[in-house]
Amino acid sequence: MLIGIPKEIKNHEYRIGMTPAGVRELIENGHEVIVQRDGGTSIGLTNDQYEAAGAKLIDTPEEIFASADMIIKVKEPQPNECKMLRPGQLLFTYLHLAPDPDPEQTKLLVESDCVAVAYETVTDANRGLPLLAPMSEVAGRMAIQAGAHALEKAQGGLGVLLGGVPGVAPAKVTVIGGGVVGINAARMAMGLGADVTILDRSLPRLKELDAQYGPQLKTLYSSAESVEQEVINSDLVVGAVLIPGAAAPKLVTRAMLGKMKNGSVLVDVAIDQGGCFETSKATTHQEPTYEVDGVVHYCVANMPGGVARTSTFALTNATLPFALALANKGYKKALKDDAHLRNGLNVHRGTINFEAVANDLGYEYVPAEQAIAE
Ligand SMILES: NC(=O)C1=CN([C@@H]2O[C@H](COP(=O)(O)OP(=O)(O)OC[C@H]3O[C@@H](n4cnc5c(N)ncnc54)[C@H](O)[C@@H]3O)[C@@H](O)[C@H]2O)C=CC1
Ligand SMILES: CC(=O)C(=O)O
Ligand SMILES: [Mg+2]
Repeated sequence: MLIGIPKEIKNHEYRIGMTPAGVRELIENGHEVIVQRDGGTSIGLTNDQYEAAGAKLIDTPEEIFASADMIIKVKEPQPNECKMLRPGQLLFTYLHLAPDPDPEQTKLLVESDCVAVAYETVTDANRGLPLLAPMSEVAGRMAIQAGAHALEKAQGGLGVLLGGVPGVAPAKVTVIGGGVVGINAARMAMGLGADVTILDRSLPRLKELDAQYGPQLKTLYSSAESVEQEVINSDLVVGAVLIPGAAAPKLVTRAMLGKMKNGSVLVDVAIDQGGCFETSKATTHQEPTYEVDGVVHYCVANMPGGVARTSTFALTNATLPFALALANKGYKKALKDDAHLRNGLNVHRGTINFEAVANDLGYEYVPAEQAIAE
């Protein structure tokens, strides 16, 4: 199969769909890979590295879309990328057609007659989302790095070092939500020596975290009362809740901010689902923080983009086995053999195969099994 990897064109997107090591695996499995020249240069993945891995460098996205059997990307195709997709061409990338509907992209994908498998709806045996998890791991870990920076005096923070020093107590860090983001944040905070509490409303999850991390990690059942008590006594609060398919609940209210120390910090990772603090509004890497009632807010909606090199490696590690299955078997057999990969099928030859997208945007829903049956 001829596999094409174009340079990402979304504003400030520096990741690329595959590392040189991933490209080499595809080639060792008998495929040809074409990569857009300078697609990874800005994150230190050089043209020479791609060529050494066996890829052929191509100057324009037009040439890649015109010839590849499968396109591997990172972000949802932008309108002029959608227009380059060809009938039957396989697209493997984040699409995000639900839960926040994207009628324009959906229409263009349907019109293109392509076959689009979305990273974010591929599932695993533990009811997880294995191609979303690496970005949650990145964001969770980064939340502590960002929070620690924001706590510095020059950034508007209280001037607190997370780990303290001998003779000075560590900072108090509260993480609301104990899923992938939450535990990665908690691990980083514990690693820096902070005093860490994690809240979740799933008792099985709290039991799991308690068993894994022991007394160094305090666990608390999440309620309005426990959230308020923890938040008002914290130096750093990380919002990491998710209710699948719904907007994040506003767990930290504006009234609570007045009871927090001036210069304490809120990092709302859940901002991409609307945020779990009442006072959150999305920010960018260029201007990541703002202040409300003396409390510093960090609400960057695309945190993994800030560490695009690490994120590219993490994404390739997760997508490569699925990309290999699609390329080695052809998409129909790969999707028939693996129900979890099949859950990734969103658009097939003009039909919508993800129920929430069909319902949200008024398309007929054609289940994936039916779409790939013949
Ligand atoms: N800003 C960014 O760049 C990024 C944001 N995210 C977002 O981070 C959020 C968390 O993602 P994951 O950790 O992967 O989800 P997850 O599903 O692994 O974990 C969410 C956790 O929240 C818990 N939860 C739900 N309601 C709660 C409540 N009222 N109180 C306490 N806990 C509650 C759930 O029980 C679950 O354990 C999502 O909104 C996700 O979209 C993820 C990656 C990057
Ligand atoms: C999850 C996603 O859309 C991203 O990492 O960009
Ligand atoms: Mg205050």
